[in-house]
Amino acid sequence: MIKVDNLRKSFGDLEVLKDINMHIKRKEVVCVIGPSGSGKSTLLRCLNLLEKPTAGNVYIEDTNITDTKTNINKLRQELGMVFQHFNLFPHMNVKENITLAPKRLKGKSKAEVDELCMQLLEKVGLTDKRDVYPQNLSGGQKQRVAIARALAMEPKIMLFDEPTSALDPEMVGDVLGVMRNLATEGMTMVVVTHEMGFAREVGHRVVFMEEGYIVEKGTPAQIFDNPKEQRTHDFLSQVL
Ligand SMILES: Nc1ncnc2c1ncn2[C@@H]1O[C@H](COP(=O)(O)OP(=O)(O)OP(=O)(O)O)[C@@H](O)[C@H]1O
Repeated sequence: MIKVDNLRKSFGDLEVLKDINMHIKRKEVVCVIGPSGSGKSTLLRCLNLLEKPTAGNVYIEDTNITDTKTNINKLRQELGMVFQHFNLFPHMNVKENITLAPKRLKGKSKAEVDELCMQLLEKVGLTDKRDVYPQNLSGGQKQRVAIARALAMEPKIMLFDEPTSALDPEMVGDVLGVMRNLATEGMTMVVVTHEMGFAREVGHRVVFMEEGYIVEKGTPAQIFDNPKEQRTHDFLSQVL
């Protein structure tokens, strides 16, 4: 479903991604872990062209998205993205935040959009917040709205960039719970995360990155219980 071939990304002289190769299958949940600055977010951002790779190719299904002819709007519709800092529109209520893009992009009727909005709010456990503005939501609620907004596009793949890092600890579980449900429903997901419990329990595969390289990838059991590389072992002993 996603194939990353010899991907490189530099910012000026700083080479942030160095020869990344990955293959993500449909319905797979891949968790990307690693120290701060190792290139995890940049990798994720290259998957939907928020960053343009310096070299290499990224295929989504059979389309090489690094091709200059890629329709970026269509690509972003297929790849829902959830950021660390929610990025909700402050002047729009929850419903407006969620329904803005599908209305614009898909031309659904108002009734269909309303129905979709309520279904999505149910999925993220926020049916009572439909008319509330972001400033009156907790961080965890904002993040769940952000997930609903991404799902409104009916994406084939969801990309999560440290979705719980900015949250108070008591909010983390609700957001991870929504993500866990999505995984159970068979959503293909790439999750950059510092939540090792989530990576171990929900991830089908775990990718450990350091200094722009994929050091090791494998099942959660392989990575967490029996890492092959000393660097993976050292990282995990620090964070666990
Ligand atoms: N737009 C940019 N311009 C210049 N340097 C950048 C840019 N984006 C990222 N970098 C640099 O690329 C490196 C990797 O950053 P990235 O955010 O991908 O790491 P990360 O593993 O996601 O880190 P964290 O866990 O702290 O979010 C860092 O050194 C960062 O400063």
